[in-house]
Amino acid sequence: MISSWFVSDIVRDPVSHYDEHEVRHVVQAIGSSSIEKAKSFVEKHISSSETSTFPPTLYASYKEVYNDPNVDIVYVGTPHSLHMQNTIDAINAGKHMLCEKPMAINAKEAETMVNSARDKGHMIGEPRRTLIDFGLDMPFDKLDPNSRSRDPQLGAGSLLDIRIYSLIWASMIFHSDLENQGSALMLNNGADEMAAVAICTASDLYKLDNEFGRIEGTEGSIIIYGGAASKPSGLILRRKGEDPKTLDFPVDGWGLYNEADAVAKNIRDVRQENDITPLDETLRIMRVMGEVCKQNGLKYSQDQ
Ligand SMILES: NC(=O)C1=CN([C@@H]2O[C@H](COP(=O)(O)OP(=O)(O)OC[C@H]3O[C@@H](n4cnc5c(N)ncnc54)[C@H](OP(=O)(O)O)[C@@H]3O)[C@@H](O)[C@H]2O)C=CC1
Ligand SMILES: O=C1OC[C@@H](O)[C@H](O)[C@H]1O
Repeated sequence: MISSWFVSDIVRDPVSHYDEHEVRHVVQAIGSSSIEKAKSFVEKHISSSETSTFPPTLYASYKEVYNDPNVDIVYVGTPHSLHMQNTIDAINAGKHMLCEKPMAINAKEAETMVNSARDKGHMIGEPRRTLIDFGLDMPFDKLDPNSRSRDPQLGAGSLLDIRIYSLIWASMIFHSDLENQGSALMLNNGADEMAAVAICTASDLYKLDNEFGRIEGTEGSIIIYGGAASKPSGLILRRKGEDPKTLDFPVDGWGLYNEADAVAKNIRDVRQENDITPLDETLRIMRVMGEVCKQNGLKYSQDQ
């Protein structure tokens, strides 16, 4: 799913969003489980005017993408349990990396990835455009048990899938107070359908229309609305004693070009990691999520 949003976003003219003149992205190659799937992916998600100028090379394996000398950077949009392997394989083949959230299943895997990226001098990023109570309307009983959103073997559960967003927001606001919070997970067949960490909650069970997030403070509250935690498009700001204010930030496409633009500039400027979301911050969030799992007896096979 997300890879289709990503490619359709990055082939948009960068000038159309934020008047971005500094970068231009080309989808040089697609790696998939089959050529047929790769072909249909390109047909559906990249315009023919783009493919006639820059036809992507299609591969029936990910490895061939890593070994393609025309590829500068690899984007990983696979289920959580594959992020570490895919990333390390690409780094070993000499590629820059942009890996989907969560970077890995646990902090140990994420550390291995970061060490590998730092050793090889390559940059590794984790796309997170949004950064305390987040909800989705994806009750487990309605999901395909084999999907990556439901199967613990693929890293399913609200902690890794959306808790990460609320932790990032919480981290931005309460930086030093994030560790050592009390937490609770509501487990359903080996994965957490709801996750609460003292200062923030996230749930796969409830979401009110297009409002997915709420931050409460002493002086008021902020409601965050939009398609999902990954695509916020506005805020309702309520200050004590004042009328609510709505601030709209419409997003062109899916907004995924932001991370693509950021990594392109990092590569151009020979920066190994992003200033706004440094790797140590990603590792910190992974460790906090690991602590929540430990407090609640949630173990992925990768934790054994
Ligand atoms: N930032 C954001 O806005 C969002 C981020 N995400 C993140 O993106 C990542 C991918 O999510 P999503 O796109 O929903 O994933 P999907 O379930 O749609 O899987 C993506 C692709 O992974 C490949 N794949 C490789 N191995 C497996 C396997 N064992 N089971 C299923 N698929 C496999 C398949 O491609 P193929 O057969 O072609 O190789 C599949 O089409 C996750 O990390 C998720 O958290 C998801 C949604 C939004
Ligand atoms: O924003 C999102 O919404 C749906 C989730 O499954 C996804 O992984 C997440 O990033």
